[in-house]
Amino acid sequence: MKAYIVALDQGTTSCRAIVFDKTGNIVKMAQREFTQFFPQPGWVEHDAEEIWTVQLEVLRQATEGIAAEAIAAIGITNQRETTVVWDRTTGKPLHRAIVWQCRRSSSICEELKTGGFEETVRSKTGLVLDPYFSGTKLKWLLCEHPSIREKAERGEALFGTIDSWLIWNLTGGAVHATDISNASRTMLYNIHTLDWDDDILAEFGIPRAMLPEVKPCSGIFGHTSLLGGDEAGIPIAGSAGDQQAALFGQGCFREGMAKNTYGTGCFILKNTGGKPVASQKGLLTTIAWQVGDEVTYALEGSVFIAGAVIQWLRDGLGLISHAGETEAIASSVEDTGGVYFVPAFSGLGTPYWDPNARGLISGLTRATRKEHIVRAALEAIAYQSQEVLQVMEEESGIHLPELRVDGGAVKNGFLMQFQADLLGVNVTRPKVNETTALGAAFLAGLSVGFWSGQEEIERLWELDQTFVPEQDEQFREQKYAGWQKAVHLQL
Ligand SMILES: Nc1ncnc2c1ncn2[C@@H]1O[C@H](COP(=O)(O)OP(=O)(O)O)[C@@H](O)[C@H]1O
Ligand SMILES: O=P(O)(O)OC[C@H](O)CO
Repeated sequence: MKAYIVALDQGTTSCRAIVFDKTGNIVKMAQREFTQFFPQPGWVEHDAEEIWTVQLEVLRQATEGIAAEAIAAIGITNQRETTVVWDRTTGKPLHRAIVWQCRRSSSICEELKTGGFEETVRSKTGLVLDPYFSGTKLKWLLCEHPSIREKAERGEALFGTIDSWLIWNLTGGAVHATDISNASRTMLYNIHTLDWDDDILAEFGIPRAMLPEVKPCSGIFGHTSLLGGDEAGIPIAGSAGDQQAALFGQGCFREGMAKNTYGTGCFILKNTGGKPVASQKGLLTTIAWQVGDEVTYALEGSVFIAGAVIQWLRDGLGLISHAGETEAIASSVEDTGGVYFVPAFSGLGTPYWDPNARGLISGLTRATRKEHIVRAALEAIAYQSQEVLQVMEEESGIHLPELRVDGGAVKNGFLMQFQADLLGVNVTRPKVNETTALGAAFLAGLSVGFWSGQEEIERLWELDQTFVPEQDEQFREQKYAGWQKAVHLQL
C-alpha cells in the first residue's frame, strides 16, 4: 500500500528528507548541514556535488526500513535562485553553485540599470534588478568563463536551480526540468507569457539551449530508481521553490492569505490569486504555484538575513554555542539597552534593495553586554519582517488579520512574541513546523491522487500556538522609529 510521500527540502544551510503520512504528520526525518563557502566579502558559494551527496544520504536515512513500494511519490523543494551549471555528458558541475545571497553580480546589475533595463525586468519578470536572482549570476558565470559559454552554446552545459539539479541526479541524468515557481525566480522567465523571455536572454547573453523545461508544480517530473522498488521507479511528482512550498504547506490557498518563513532569511508571501499584482514599493511579483492549468501568483517581501544572524553569533563571534540558547539569553534582559543590530551582511532586500548596504550594531555603551546584542539580533529578524508587512499593508490597504509562521527560527518563543508585539496581530505557529517540506509533499501527493484536493489538505492544518500581542501602539511606534534610524545609518 502507498502509505507515504517523501519530501526533499534542500535549504540554504541543510538538506532534509521527511517522510509524511496521509494525515500530513512526520513519520521520519533526517537532516544534515553542508559546507558554506565565502571566497570573498559578499560572495557565497555551495558545492553542488556535496549538496547532492548529502541530499541522497538523508533521503536514504529517512526512508530506511520503508519499502520503496510504500512511497507514493517524492516532492522537491529548494533554496531558490541558487545557480548551478553542469556538464550534460559527465553530469559534473562546471563551477561552484552561486548562492542566492551572493553579491558578485552587483556591477552587472548596475550596468543593466544604467542601460535602462530595470523596467523591462520588472514588468516581464516581476522582480527587482538585484544580484539576488539567478539571471545575473549566470551572466557573470558565462562572461567570466568563456569555456563554459562555448559549452552552453553547444547545449553541453546545462543551467538549473537546485530543484533541477536534484531532478537531474534523481533521474540519472534523464530529465532536465524545473518547476514554474523556481523559473519565476531566475529573472529569465516571463511571468505573463509563461515562457523564458527571448529579449532578456539576448540582453544577458544566455543561450536557450542551456535552460530546463518548465513544468507545473504538481505533476510528474520523472522517476527515480535510487531507492529500489519496481521497475518504473518512484515518481517525482511535485516541486516548488521553498518559500512557495511553505505558502502551500500553510494552506494559504485563498487570496490575501500570507505566511512568513523564518529560516536563513525571512520570506513573506501573500497569495494574490490568479493574476500578477505589480508593486510600487519593492515587493516582488512571483509565481506561487501551478496546479493543473491554474497559475497562482504571490507578492513577496524578501529579507536576506534572519536565522543567519544567529548562526553568525555562533560561528562568527562565538557568542553562543547553539541557536536554541538565544531565547533564554534574550529574555534575561529587559530590553536591548538601546542597541540595534542591522544584519545587512548581504545587502538589504525589501523594501530597500540596496546590494551595497552592510551590517552594523548601533547604540553601544560600556553597559552593553552579550545579552543585549543577542536580543538585538533576534529583534532585528522581527523588525525586518515588520517592514515588509508594513509595505504589504500600505499597498493593499488591508490590515493582515493574522500571520502564519514557520521555519527553523519559529521555535524561539521570544522572537515570536516580540513579532506579535511589533505587528499588533496574532502570530500563529502550526503543529507541523516543516511546512516547506509539507508543501512539497502536498504538491506531489495531489498529482498522484494521494490526497483528493486542496480542501482535504486545508483540513490537515493544525495550530500549535498563537502569540497574542501584549504591547500597545506607543511601544510599536517607538521601537520601529529606533530601528528605522539604525537602518538609515547604512543607506
Ligand atoms: N531557537 C532558535 N532561535 C533563533 N534562530 C534559530 C533557532 N533555531 C534555529 N534557528 C535559525 O534557523 C535557521 C535554520 O532554519 P531552517 O528553516 O532550517 O533554514 P534554511 O532552510 O534556510 O536552511 C538557522 O539560521 C538558525 O540560526
Ligand atoms: O533556505 P531558506 O529556507 O532560507 O530559503 C532561501 C530562499 O529560497 C531564497 O530565496
